[in-house]
Amino acid sequence: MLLTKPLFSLVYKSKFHIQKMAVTTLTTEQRDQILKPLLSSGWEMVENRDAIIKKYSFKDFNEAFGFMTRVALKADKNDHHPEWFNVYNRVEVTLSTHDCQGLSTNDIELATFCDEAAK
Ligand SMILES: C[C@H](O)[C@H](O)[C@H]1CNC2=NC(N)=NC(=O)C2=N1
Repeated sequence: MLLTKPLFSLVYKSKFHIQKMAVTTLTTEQRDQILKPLLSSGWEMVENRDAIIKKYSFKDFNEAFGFMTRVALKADKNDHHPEWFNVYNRVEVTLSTHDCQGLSTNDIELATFCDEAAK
């Protein structure tokens, strides 16, 4: 349920008005339930920041860029964008939600997608 929640919940106010609900940082309970599994599968907390990072290594640049392309399309669709760094076959992905200056369910969803896209 949590993982399929969109970046912002769109609430119809009227035919012509869509309200964007503010995104919030993960609760203690969510950190225990949905962040912990990622931290046991290669994602790490960034030092001095409520953000996560994972360092992927691929066979070559083609594989790395294929991964980045899949993640880019998902990020565009979700309006949730990674901070990332690529050299040849390596891609480092940092996720955090700028709108709430910390980790939100949007980061959990994109991190889960990244792991699928890297397979
Ligand atoms: C205006 C636009 O919807 C926002 O700036 C979006 C775009 N992409 C984003 N990406 C990330 N990682 N965090 C955000 O808060 C964010 N906000």
